[in-house]
Amino acid sequence: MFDTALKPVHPIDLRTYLVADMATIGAGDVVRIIDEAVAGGATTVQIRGKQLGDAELLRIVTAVADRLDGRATLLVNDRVDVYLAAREAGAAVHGVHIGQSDGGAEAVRERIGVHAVLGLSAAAPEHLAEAAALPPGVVDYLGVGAVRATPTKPDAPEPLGWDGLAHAIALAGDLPCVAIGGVGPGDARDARAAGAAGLAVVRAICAAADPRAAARALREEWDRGRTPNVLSIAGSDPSGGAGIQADLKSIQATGGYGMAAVTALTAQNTRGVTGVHVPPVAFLRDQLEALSEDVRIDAVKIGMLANASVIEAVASWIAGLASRPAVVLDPVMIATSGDRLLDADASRALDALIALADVITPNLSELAALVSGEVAGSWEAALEQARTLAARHGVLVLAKGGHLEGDTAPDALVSAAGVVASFESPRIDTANTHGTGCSLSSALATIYAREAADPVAGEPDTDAWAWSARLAHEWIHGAILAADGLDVGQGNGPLDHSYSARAGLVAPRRDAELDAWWGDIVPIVDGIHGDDFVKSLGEGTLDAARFETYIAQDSVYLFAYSELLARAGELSTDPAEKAFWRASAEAAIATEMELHRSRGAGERVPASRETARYLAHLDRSSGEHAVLVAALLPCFWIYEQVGLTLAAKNHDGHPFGDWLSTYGSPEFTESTQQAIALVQRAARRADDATLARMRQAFVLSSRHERAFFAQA
Ligand SMILES: Nc1ncnc2c1ncn2[C@@H]1O[C@H](COP(=O)(O)OP(=O)(O)OP(=O)(O)O)[C@@H](O)[C@H]1O
Ligand SMILES: Cc1ncc(CO)c(N)n1
Ligand SMILES: [Mg+2]
Repeated sequence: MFDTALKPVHPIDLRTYLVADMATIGAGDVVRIIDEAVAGGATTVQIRGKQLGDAELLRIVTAVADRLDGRATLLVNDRVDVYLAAREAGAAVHGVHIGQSDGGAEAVRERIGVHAVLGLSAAAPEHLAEAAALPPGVVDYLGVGAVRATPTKPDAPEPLGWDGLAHAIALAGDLPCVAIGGVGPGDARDARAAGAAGLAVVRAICAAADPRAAARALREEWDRGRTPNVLSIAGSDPSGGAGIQADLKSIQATGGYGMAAVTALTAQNTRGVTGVHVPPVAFLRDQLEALSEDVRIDAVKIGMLANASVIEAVASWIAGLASRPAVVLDPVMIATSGDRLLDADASRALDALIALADVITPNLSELAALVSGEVAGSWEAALEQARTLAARHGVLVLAKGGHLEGDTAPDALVSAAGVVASFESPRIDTANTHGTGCSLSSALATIYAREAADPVAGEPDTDAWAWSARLAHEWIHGAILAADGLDVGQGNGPLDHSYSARAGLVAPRRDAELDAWWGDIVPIVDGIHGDDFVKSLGEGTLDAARFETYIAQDSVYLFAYSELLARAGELSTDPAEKAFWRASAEAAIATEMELHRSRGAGERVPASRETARYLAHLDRSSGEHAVLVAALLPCFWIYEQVGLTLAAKNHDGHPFGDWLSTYGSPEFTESTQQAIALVQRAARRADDATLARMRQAFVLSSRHERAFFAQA
């Protein structure tokens, strides 16, 4: 029965649309390629298998559906029967995409019912006009093209070009259109300008060496249009290094659209502040109202506030907003030069504003002032003050060690419970740090707004802030490093906000960490795929004795591995996470017992050299939660990837059929996704040294995985 829960939300997400063409992909690779593409950001996948028989296509569609499990909209090209059969079998497949010659949209809609997705290809003006004239609800979207000539459709009519596409999309009325035909990441802007809702590609992903990276490139280019709107409420620094000027530059550099409402004007240069003018506070209210009446505001960074009435105006404006943006408050009190930027009597008013903030970013002297204490002489003392402040106001505090002595410049995100994440960079020997605090807080607000637009399911907000703070810290470090290259003034000069753009760097992304780890092990994983044992296992030609040896060692491994999974559960402090590792430990030992029984319950064999070494490495990693989970991950992730390839080769009567099916199962994929998410979370909270240890443990485990397969 078709489960209406599978019905995707309309309108469907066409941003990054993969046409998985079975003439381009081999049947053995299809699940992996589609999975990678979706992991990279593909939003909709259409499986096209014109040359395949129904049974074969059905098998592929079902395997892909099981794998994706609703993470992207999944459609079948042309073959309504195959779609209906897959749906009948309970697969998470959402609809069909048909061409002009496939029996008419209305007839297909009759067959698939109202909940299914129906897409239609159209290029000629008369087809577009026909589609636009259909009753609502018959067709959900149109595939329009070819924009350019392509080898996948050599018989296609004259390509449309961008003007032709715009014209065609205009004819389609309010039906969303995805542009197809020779398009790639570089076309996002043109396609959007022509009115398209996304880009559809075949070879750009299917034939790519790295389908995940290819999908990500497409999606990122498309999403560039979803830039967060970030507002700075701060003072003006005419020298451009601090205040709203620094904020706007930082917001732009880290991927936001910058706006600024001015609280105060300073007369200032790199040597200091010579005057402050605070315009009537009513005019600040006018500025803020003008914005909130018109513009969606994703994040707010608050800087210089000058006096208590400005603070109150900002606080009441934020409190009255219909939807609360992310708020980062940089409690500016005294400039680097020593000049006061906030009246001494305004501190109390600040409390009300702090309560509305998500994160506050005091430097050492501001931190001391906010807890009415002495300026911390050590980083430990600063962290303790930050914890006190966080507890008092229920906010996160980004403590900054820029003004400490020492070889490093530490920052830490602190909650009432203590340090959430810490980031440390070598201290840069430069006097050009004017506006670092302004720039860091704006970058933090922007990166958070950008990341929060694409949240990781179930991720606590604190983790998203921790991760954003890490990226902001890395970005500011680069801007300080580049500062001496500028020549602005004779005092403490500004940072170079544009260094990242000039270097052609994309503002950093959240998933970069685990992607980089996977990048480390790609050659290792390739080696496993090419391993003789793995290949002959898939082909079913493996010698039974070799399989036996392998299974015996797998038993030995699982026995100890189960204990280590349980240990990860013990070390974890989160109940859901504990439950996951414990359940995995039980599953591992249950599998071990099953294997043992299947081998006739004889004597358990001793560990081989390879198995013993792998286990020793895991054992050595088991002292620290973050490192242990990183070390355990390859056994999920690599096994799952190898398992999927093997499962694709499974068939009735395969000599190792039962075994192959376990590792290609949706349950194992689900566990792997959870393990990845948990490690990702640990990585986001880790300090730099721990992060390095995690990555090392992960890579080393992957090498052991390879040796483990190779021993058989
Ligand atoms: N010399 C340095 N080398 C490396 N990083 C630094 C240096 N000075 C400051 N930072 C970094 O710059 C950021 C701002 O920290 P800082 O403590 O200077 O804030 P601040 O005093 O509020 O800045 P501002 O003077 O702009 O108000 C932090 O991430 C800090 O680690
Ligand atoms: C306008 C302004 N805001 C903040 C600071 C803090 O650096 C500054 N120097 N000037
Ligand atoms: Mg500051």
